[in-house]
Order: sequence, then C-alpha cells, then structure tokens
Amino acid sequence: MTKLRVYELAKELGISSKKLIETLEDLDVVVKNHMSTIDDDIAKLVTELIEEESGKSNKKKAAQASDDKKAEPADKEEKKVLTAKNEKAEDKQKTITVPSKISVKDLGALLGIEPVKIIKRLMNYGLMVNINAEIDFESAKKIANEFDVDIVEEKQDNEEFMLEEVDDPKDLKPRPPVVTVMGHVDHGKTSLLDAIRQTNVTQQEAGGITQHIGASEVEVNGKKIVFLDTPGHEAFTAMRARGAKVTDIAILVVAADDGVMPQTVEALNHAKAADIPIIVAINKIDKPNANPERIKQQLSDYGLIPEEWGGDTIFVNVSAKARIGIEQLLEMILLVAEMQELKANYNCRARGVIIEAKLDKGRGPIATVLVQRGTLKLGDGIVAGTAYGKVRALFDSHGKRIKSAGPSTPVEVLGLSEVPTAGDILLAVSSEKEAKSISDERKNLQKEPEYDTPQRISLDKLFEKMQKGEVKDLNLIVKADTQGSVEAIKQALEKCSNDQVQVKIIHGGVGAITESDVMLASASNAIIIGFNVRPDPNAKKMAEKEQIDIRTYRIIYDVVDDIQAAMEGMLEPEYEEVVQGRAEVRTLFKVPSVGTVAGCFVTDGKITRNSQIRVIRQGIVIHEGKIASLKRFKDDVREVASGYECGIALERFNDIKEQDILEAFVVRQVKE
Ligand SMILES: Nc1nc2c(ncn2[C@@H]2O[C@H](COP(=O)(O)OP(=O)(O)OP(=O)(O)O)[C@@H](O)[C@H]2O)c(=O)[nH]1
Repeated sequence: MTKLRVYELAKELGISSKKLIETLEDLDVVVKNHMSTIDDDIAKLVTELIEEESGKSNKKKAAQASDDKKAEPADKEEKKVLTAKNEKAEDKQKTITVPSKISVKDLGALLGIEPVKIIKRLMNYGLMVNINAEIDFESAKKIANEFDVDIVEEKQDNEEFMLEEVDDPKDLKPRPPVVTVMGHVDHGKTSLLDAIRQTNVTQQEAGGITQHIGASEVEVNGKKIVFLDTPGHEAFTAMRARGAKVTDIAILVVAADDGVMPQTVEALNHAKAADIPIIVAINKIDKPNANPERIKQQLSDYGLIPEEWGGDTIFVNVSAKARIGIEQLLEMILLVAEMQELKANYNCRARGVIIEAKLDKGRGPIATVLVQRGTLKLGDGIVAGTAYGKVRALFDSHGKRIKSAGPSTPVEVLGLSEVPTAGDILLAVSSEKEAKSISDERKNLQKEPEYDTPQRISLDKLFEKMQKGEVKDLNLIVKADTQGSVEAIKQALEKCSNDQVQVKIIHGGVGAITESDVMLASASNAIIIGFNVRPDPNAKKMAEKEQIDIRTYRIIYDVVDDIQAAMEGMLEPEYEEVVQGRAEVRTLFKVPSVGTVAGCFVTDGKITRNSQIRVIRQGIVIHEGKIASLKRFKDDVREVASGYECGIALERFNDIKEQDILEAFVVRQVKE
C-alpha cells in the first residue's frame, strides 16, 4: 500500500494541511511539509482524532442551538464524565476517581486534557492506541500523574462478594457437619475413613462404586455427615492458611497400642488453634496390647479430658480393621454437631471452598467444591481465584449427576476456565460475564506487588501493632531440641503476658521447624521460636514466601529477653545471620594431631573458610563454631561451591557423625 502524503490526508479529512501538520506535531510526529508521507497507523490515529474533534464541535453547535439548556446528556457515560468535571471545577480537587478501565477519551474528559496529549504520552510508553481504546488503571494513573493529577481506582462492586455476608437468622436451616480425620502416621486415619465409607456403602448401595472426589458423605439415622478425604492436619491447616474454614469437627485418631505421638500433639494443637471441637477415636482396640486408658491419661495432659473424668472431650474406642465402634463414632459426631447448631442459608447465591482440583484431559478443569452457603446450580456464573466460568455439570460424591447442591455438599464442578487452587473460595455470581470481570480484576491486582502480601506479625512490628491495638494475642510456636526445653520456654514465655497482650503458645514440639509449623503460623498469625533447632529447607522457603518470622536461639534467656524487648518496643535487631550453604557429611577421617575431618559434599550454596559452621543432626543443632580447616584434596581452599566434595575440620569439635549437616553462615550487621 502506498503511503499517504500530508496534503492527501488533509484533503480526505476536509482540513488544511497546516492544521494536519499541527496535529501531527502535537503527537511528536515530525513532518517536513505537506508533501511528506505518513505511516498508516499514524494516519489512522490522526483521522480518529480529527473526526472526534469535529464531531465534538458539531455536538457543541447542536447544544447551543437547543432551547433546553438544561437537557440531560443522552449518553450515560457522558453524564458521568460531565459530573466529574463539574465536581472538579467546584473544588479544584486533584484526586479523581476513575474506573478500573477507562477509554482515552473519557480519561481526557476527566482530567480536562485533550485526548491527543494522552495519546502522545501513551506513545512514549510504546502504546499505539486510538481515542476509544480502553487503558487499564495503572496506565491511566501514570498518565494522570504526568499532569499532576492523582487518581484513585473506583471501588468495584465485585469486592462486595468478598465480604462476609450476614444472614438473617430466620433464613438459616440446619446443615450437615464437615469432619476431618487427623492423627499420627500409621495410627489408622485412612483405614478409619475407609471403614466409615464402607459401613455406609453396604447399607446404602451395596456393590456400588463410590467415586473419589475429595470428600465423602455418609448417612446415619437419616442425617448426613461429610468427611474430607484427605486425612491429616497439614491439608486442614493449609486450607486455613488460605483463609478457608472448612472443618466443623476434628477426629483425632490415636492408636491404642502406640499412644500419643509427636504428630498427635501437632494435630490436636492445629485443631485447637482453629477452635474446632475434637473427638478422640482410640483406634486399634482389637490389638492385644491396646491400652485406651493410657491414651486418656496422656491426652488429658494436653487438655483433652474425657467426660467420665469430668472433662468435655468425647472418646470412642474403635477398630477400623475389625469394624468396632464405627457407628458409635458416627453417632458422637452427630451429637457434637447438634451442640454446635450448624446452620446455613440455602436460598442465596452459593459460596464454597475448593477442596481439590485437577485438569481432566477430556472434561477440562474439574474442581471439588464444598458448598458452604447458598445453593450452587447448573448454569450459575462462577469464579474461584482467577478461574471463572459457568457451571456446566455437577456430580455428587457418588458420581451421580445433580442439578444443584446446597450447604455442606461436596460436588464436582465442571466449567471453570482453569484449575483453581485448593482453599480458593468459589463464588456464584449472576453471569459468566460478571465472573470473568471479577477474574480480570483479580489478575490485575495480582500484578501489583502489594497484593497477596499479608499483614504478618513479626517481633519487629509487635510493639507498633500493640500500640495500635491490632494485637491482643501474641501467638507463638515453640520448637526445641528436647521436650524439657519446650516446656521451659513455654512456661517462661507465658509469664511474659501483660495487660495489653497475652502470649499464647499455640504449639510446642520437639524437632526441626517444618512446613507444617510454618503453615500453622500462617493460619494463626504466629511467630515461630526455634531453640537449638533450625527450619528445614522447605520450611525456610515457605516461611520466606508466607513472610513468617522465625527466630532461632541457643540460650533460653535470649528467647525471653527478645520477646520482652519486642513487647516493650525495645527490640533492636542489629545483626542478622546469612546462611551461605550446606554440606552433608559423607565420611569421616581421623587425622592424628588434627582430629576428625569430615568428608563432605556441598549440597547447596557454598562453604567459605571464614564461615561459621552449625552442625545439625536430625534437625537439631548440636554445635556452632569456626572452621579449623577447609580442604579440597590436599590443598587449603578459600571456598567450595555446591556440587563439590571437600574436607572440613572444626575448631574444638570432633564429635561429627556421618549424615550430619554442616550449615555455613556469616553474621553481618543489619543496614539501617
Ligand atoms: N490391628 C489393627 N490395625 C489397624 C487398624 N487400623 C489401621 N490398622 C493398620 O495400621 C496401619 C496404618 O493404617 P493407615 O490407615 O494407613 O494409617 P494412616 O494413619 O492413614 O497412615 P498415614 O496415611 O501413613 O499417615 C495399616 O497397616 C492398617 O492396616 C485397626 O483398627 N486395627
């Protein structure tokens, strides 16, 4: 296509070449004279601008000709623009509210700037847009700021959906309880869930194949109970960390022949932190060495006191294997549920939680949703995180097609645009279009760095938050090398409570700081205290992502001192520790006059001659000190990088064992 010359375009537009050259200059497009050629896209842009301008002047003329000077503008958009303009004129306000998307034309009108100037600025950012093109809020803000106007984003109606809606008590009807099974490894969580499901299958649909959708429903005496299929407190707390409250009752499974174990304590603390009732299922009572009384005794130390001893915790003896006590356990669940008076509104737009989600080759994204409120129906517009769509099909926990699902019903939902994340909230909205606009909005927000940055508690910010009255409880998780240290620290810290803040140890345990601890801290807004223990690498990564404050100590006095200082606003962290790398001890050499040399493999980062070394054995710190020698083959070296072997001897420490982890770190001053 031949390029247009200035005079040709001017002729087409019915304006003088001079006027066209001026307009081009406004756009910083330099042309020599009327014979110069213009690029197609520039020609298009200028044409739109000129046409827009002449259209405006025609309108103006028409308005002047009109008798009714107070006539309402016909177009609603225009009305909005005019209103804003008037307000601007009245109070000369420099902050203007604009929608999340706005056309160049409307932005110009709001800012009182000619659209051509906006187009020019956008061209500077490499954006070639026409006058009717919509630009996002961020771009609009940049432009406005260049004209010394600040703009704020109009609050979207969508946000309303994120708020907790309050139901009128008269709209509430009972709903089934949702139960999670927790407990120590191998104590029988999966077996118990299977036993419960099978008891029910035989009663209801013998021979029927129950589909696994992430949650199952059983019916006892005509009443439903929903079980989440993924046992364990990790999944439960992961959901909670994402803000999803799913479970009404926790079943704590303890093997009668094994007793209370570390994960039993972890599970019960996770359930307690979530403030949900616990029913204890003492499992494996078919075993000859089963000792249920011992378990009651052990659990009473953790505040779970059986009813027969004057407490309020229900204990049921069961055997998942021999199918003993299953029905009684189910009845007890119903009893606890009844006491909780679980209710929900069935007649409103649905809100649920994604329990599981996957991509099915044939059917696209499939999500298991636990409906918590309202009724989810075929054809509803839905949004979960940034996934959106329309309910194309619903399947119940038996794999049967259904048309709608009310509160406490797990359903498989087809029709989402992408696979959502477990823990995401699913909302039903009026249409797929609305769902898409909410999803777009969220995608925009995600681009902003502040989004997703939760306001976490940290020791540094504690005092500030206390002053603002934002903190009433200081939740702490204590991990230490021995149970004795856990208890000592717990007692010492709880005494730190004052009038403003109560120090609460929501979980204490022996061993390294794990992902599960970080998740609990995230769900309960807690700080983690490690005493002679370290976070494992995954926990460390997760803590960084979730912005969880982990403090590690080697002297109890320092722990108490720091917490007290933080509560008094006196905490001044001056030094920080930077971990450089880790090496694994693969073999040992006893060298006369040197001592023990550890043959190591550097697994990540690097080890330098000046590093301090922390010896970690099974997650517990057993020594901290300096390097006496760092060698590769026979040579002394200054540093060894990841992927290489080396020999390390430590100053004044010979008790190294194979498989120990040597963590290299340096301590440096924190910059103000
Ligand atoms: N004797 C007896 N064995 C049981 C009973 N319940 C479970 N078991 C056995 O205990 C072992 C562990 O059971 P699981 O159901 O896999 O335990 P879990 O708690 O789900 O284990 P993880 O998923 O590894 O945490 C299996 O070998 C079961 O057969 C029971 O009531 N009696």
